Amino acid sequence: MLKDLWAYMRSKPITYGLATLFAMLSNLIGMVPNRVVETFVDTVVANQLSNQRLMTLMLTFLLAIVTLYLVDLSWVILILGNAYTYVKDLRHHFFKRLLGFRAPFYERFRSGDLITRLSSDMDMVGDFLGYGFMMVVGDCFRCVAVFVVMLLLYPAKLVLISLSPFILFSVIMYYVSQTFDRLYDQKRDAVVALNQEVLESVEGVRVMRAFGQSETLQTNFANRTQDVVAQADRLNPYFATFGSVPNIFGGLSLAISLTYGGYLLGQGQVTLGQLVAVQMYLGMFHMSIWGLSEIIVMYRQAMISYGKLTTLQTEKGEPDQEGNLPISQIEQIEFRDYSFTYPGAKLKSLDHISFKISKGQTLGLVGKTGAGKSSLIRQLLRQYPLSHQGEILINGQSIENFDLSQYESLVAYVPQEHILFSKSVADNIYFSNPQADESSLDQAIIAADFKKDIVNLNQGLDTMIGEKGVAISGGQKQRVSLARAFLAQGDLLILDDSLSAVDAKTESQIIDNLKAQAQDQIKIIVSHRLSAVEEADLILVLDQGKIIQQGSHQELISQDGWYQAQARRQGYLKEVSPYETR
Ligand SMILES: Nc1ncnc2c1ncn2[C@@H]1O[C@H](COP(=O)(O)OP(=O)(O)OP(=O)(O)O)[C@@H](O)[C@H]1O
Repeated sequence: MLKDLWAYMRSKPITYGLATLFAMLSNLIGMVPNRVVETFVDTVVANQLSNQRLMTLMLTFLLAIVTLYLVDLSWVILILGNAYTYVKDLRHHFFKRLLGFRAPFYERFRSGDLITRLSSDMDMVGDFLGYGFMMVVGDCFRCVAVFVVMLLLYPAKLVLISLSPFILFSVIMYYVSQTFDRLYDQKRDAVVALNQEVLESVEGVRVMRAFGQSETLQTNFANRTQDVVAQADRLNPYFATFGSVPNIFGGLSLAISLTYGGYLLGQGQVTLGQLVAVQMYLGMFHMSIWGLSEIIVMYRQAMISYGKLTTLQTEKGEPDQEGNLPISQIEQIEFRDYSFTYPGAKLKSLDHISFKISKGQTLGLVGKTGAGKSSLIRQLLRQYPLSHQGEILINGQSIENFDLSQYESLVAYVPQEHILFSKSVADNIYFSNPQADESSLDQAIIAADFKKDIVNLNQGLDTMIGEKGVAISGGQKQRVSLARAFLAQGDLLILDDSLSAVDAKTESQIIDNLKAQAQDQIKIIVSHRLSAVEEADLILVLDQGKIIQQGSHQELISQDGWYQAQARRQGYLKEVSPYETR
């Protein structure tokens, strides 16, 4: 962390150079009042205090503290302002990385963990850069400056003996901070678990209520908060140690200096003014040590937080080989003997899949639940690393050769679970194509058969839909997601079981609209209802990752097999197939 922060500070030489200069200046000016008091005391003891002398001393004192205030204000504003900018840049950087990560990453990192990393962990690093820099530069310089000035102005033996308790203090702090790291890490984990609990509870609150599990929810939450308290309780003595131990050693140092200084005063080796001034310098030294012990705490916390951010930095997010071949349209998709196994899984989810589909055609994907339909889609969406067992070709070239973001911009996708944002209905639809005009928006809404619903929304298209679209029905959410995909006008439209929440009439209306509107598109429709794929040019029936049947609706319906059995269940056929009885 220190190396990275140092590199950052070096990239802003003027800011940090000026701040360091001002910090040094501040510490030097901060010693002027001590010198004034020393002179004052010695002048009083020598009975030489005239009004003019008193006025000069007081004016010097006042000037010193006003200048000190102005200098401190300048460098503190400079440093803190810069720390906020640093955290802002860090957030942008990691947010961009998060957007680049694929599904396996999100399966490993929980949302609560990521929120903690992007919020409190980053703040902690920013605090260290801001307050930490202030303390390190200010307190370190003050320690050294006070030590040197004391050695120059006062008897070395008095200075060294007075400061000796701080050596023991450093040793104790070193050992205490070792345990602190471990406990702080545990407390952070407890906070992550609490964040996760809150997220899941808010998302699942309706399900929990429906199952009468509100109390369980409360108990879980209470347990998580109790964990945080327990971890904090274990950590508090260490915080207290960092805060109070410097006071003990500071007090010890003062006591030693008074005792030994009193002895030297009796011997005539120091003046009373010098003895008073030494106490004031020791006070400054003590303040610096106290500040430095605070900075140790902050440093330890920032180190742990930075470690968490570094993990995100070293995580491999992008698909294995990001190609750079430009792509402006998708004309053909081909799976050539392609197999895929999820990372860590034993069984193949796609097993020797081969098919080809071209511009203007529709592919239907059907099959039992867990057959591999969504897995096939996820491969096309590049959500998982390619297996390299077989090939996926786009326009005759391996999919991994293409520039990913260009390829993605040609794909319009409606996932199984509709994700809507806390924005208006219109904004949710415009999301896929913010430049689209109103007439395109209208067409997309008509195609998704959502027009008739708008009148029922209290503010029409401007109706805000809460997190995950709580204010509208499941079928409406699905059609908002569809309209969003239609507005994207991509070359490839993928509907992953996206018509499940609409009735049969609406479904057939949407399918007709689709056919009429985007004739050049390649469409892939995953569905449990055969009516959604009935008019597809090619239908694949999947089972355990394999294609067990393929053809058009008419071909499949006349073949003995899963499709025919489904057709009968869904009212297409009357007679019983032998497949159904197996
Ligand atoms: N992220 C994952 N990690 C490991 N295995 C997975 C993952 N996602 C799916 N699978 C497995 O891959 C197989 C195919 O799942 P997939 O989601 O593709 O089925 P599906 O045909 O879309 O099912 P459904 O119709 O229920 O949506 C299943 O055995 C499933 O358990």
